[in-house]
Amino acid sequence: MTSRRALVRRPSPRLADGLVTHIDRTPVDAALALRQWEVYVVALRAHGWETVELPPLDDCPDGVFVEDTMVVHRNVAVIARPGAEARRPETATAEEAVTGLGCSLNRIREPGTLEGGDVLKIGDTLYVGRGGRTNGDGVRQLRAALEPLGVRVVAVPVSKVLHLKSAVTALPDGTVIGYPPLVDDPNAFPRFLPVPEESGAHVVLLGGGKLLMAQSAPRSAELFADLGYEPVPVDISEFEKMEGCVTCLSVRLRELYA
Ligand SMILES: NC(=O)NCCC[C@H](N)C(=O)O
Repeated sequence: MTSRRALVRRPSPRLADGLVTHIDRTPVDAALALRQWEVYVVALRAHGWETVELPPLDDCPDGVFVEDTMVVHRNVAVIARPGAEARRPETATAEEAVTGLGCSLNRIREPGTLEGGDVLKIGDTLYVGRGGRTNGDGVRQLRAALEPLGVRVVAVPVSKVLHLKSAVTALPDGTVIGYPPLVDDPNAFPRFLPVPEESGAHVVLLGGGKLLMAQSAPRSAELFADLGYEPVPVDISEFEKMEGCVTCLSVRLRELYA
């Protein structure tokens, strides 16, 4: 029997000290961030996800962006080796958590780098963003770990945003969605639908056609509703200021055999 679990990590009080690369740094309200994170977690639970909280890492300002620590396919976890050195201390506790859930482990090793935010899973295809925090060795190691399990690993360019999933995610039918000015190559994907806002490109598939997405993308939400989906908006303004989005605040384990 498969379960739906989501790994999360509460934000550090030092969130404002996290990395920003493609946007200007603006003041972050850590107390508001904590409230927004709590609402995000409640939204996951309300839609049938069991949340598993990783130990807090107050000295890792970006630790809340837990998606970047791993890639999970069924019961196999590939522990990331973040391209950002400052984020490497986050992986040890993530590794312990997935081991505790019964996953077998692989690790991206030096000189490879890979962050989970660069990996978009559509069925048995993993699109991997190459160019920012993930290098060619990281892609090669991910391929070696997962292709024997029937996964196809397709590298795609990323140069305009932090991670592949900052540029594109996918609707439940596999259509890739993205805000065109930030997508390097829309033709890399079999079906591409442009959305009118940057944060409209980020959806978490909650199940049953429900899409968890940022409140800051109302026109994209309208577009998805018009396509028969049900947007579930959450305010994540404080995480957006740190270049985060709805996807990176959790690792969804959809096909874990419990
Ligand atoms: N997967 C993601 O989109 N992660 C966001 C990480 C943001 C963080 N400030 C970083 O630069 O690493």
